[in-house]
Amino acid sequence: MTIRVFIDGAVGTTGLEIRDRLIDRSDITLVTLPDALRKDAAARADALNAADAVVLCLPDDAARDAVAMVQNPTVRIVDASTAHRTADRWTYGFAELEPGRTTELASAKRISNPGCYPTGFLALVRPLVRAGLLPADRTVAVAATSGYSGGGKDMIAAFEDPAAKGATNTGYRLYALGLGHKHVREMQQHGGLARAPIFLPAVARSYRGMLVEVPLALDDLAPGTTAAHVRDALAEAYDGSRLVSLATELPAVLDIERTARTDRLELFAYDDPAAGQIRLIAALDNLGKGAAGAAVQNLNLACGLPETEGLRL
Ligand SMILES: NC(=O)C1=CN([C@@H]2O[C@H](COP(=O)(O)OP(=O)(O)OC[C@H]3O[C@@H](n4cnc5c(N)ncnc54)[C@H](OP(=O)(O)O)[C@@H]3O)[C@@H](O)[C@H]2O)C=CC1
Ligand SMILES: CC(=O)N[C@@H](CCC(=O)OP(=O)(O)O)C(=O)O
Repeated sequence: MTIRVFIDGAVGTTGLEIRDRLIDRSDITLVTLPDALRKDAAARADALNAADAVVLCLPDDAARDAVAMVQNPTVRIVDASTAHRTADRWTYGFAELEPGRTTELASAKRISNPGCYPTGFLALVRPLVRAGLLPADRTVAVAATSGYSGGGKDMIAAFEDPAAKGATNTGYRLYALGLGHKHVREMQQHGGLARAPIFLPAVARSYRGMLVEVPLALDDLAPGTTAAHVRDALAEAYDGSRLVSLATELPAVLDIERTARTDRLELFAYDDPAAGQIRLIAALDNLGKGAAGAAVQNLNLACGLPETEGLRL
């Protein structure tokens, strides 16, 4: 027997990526709606309730509407949008983030897929907070650059089509300059931080890929903390993971495309012992572990399928 999976929003940027990872699988029957019906409320309600599992690849409001349409109590929902990432009664779908999370996901009916930037940030910061190396009351800065597919089809058009709304020739752009960004609350809550991180996002003229950086001064960490303690905490947190790893060799440069087209999340801990400074970096694909890869991983876990089936290792 196969698992029936409906992708709501299957022709969007994230939806297409998830479809690519599921289409050839023999353990899954993929359900999508024809173009004429993909926004039809009745057709969506039928598909949402007939599925074993649904993946929502929609803007936030449409994702909330879809959740409200689900009446069948057996349906598992993986929501790729921001709508439920800090909501009660939803399991945050970052399997590697906390001990026991994989087990929780296996019985979860409502799973919120993490944001792309929070995936990099939390992978670096959460193990340090949990180990008591980074005091929870610190204000942490996080600078990050995304490939332009991170903004969905409208941003892709703006970077690729001179006639599109907001068309741009830029190679690199800072945004969210007023500091508020929809990911800040998610980063604070799941990081276990008392204060909101200072988030400095940017977008580059590269289709996919992401680098997320967290600079730390040893002076700001728990007394006696060294770079070796930080590395040990990160290595231990992801020991045995097939998707998340701490690099044992530190390249001289890191390109934004480093893990593009994979679902891997690579972590790096550079340091300058003389200055007492650490530069933590996460490299991921915004459409991989930052979206579709994590969604498929969550789907696998929730449906009792092998965790990394269909993923790009
Ligand atoms: N792009 C990325 O890197 C990441 C995206 N996400 C999240 O995934 C979600 C989807 O993003 P993304 O794929 O980039 O966005 P896109 O804009 O590329 O795709 C969204 C899709 O949803 C469709 N849609 C909109 N409203 C409805 C509706 N009421 N009913 C059915 N379909 C609808 C759109 O159709 P139409 O174009 O016809 O309106 C479009 O096909 C967002 O919530 C985003 O935050 C998460 C992590 C990373
Ligand atoms: C480059 C770019 O614009 N990125 C988006 C974030 C990606 C996204 O919408 O995804 P999630 O919130 O679901 O992770 C932004 O900053 O709003």
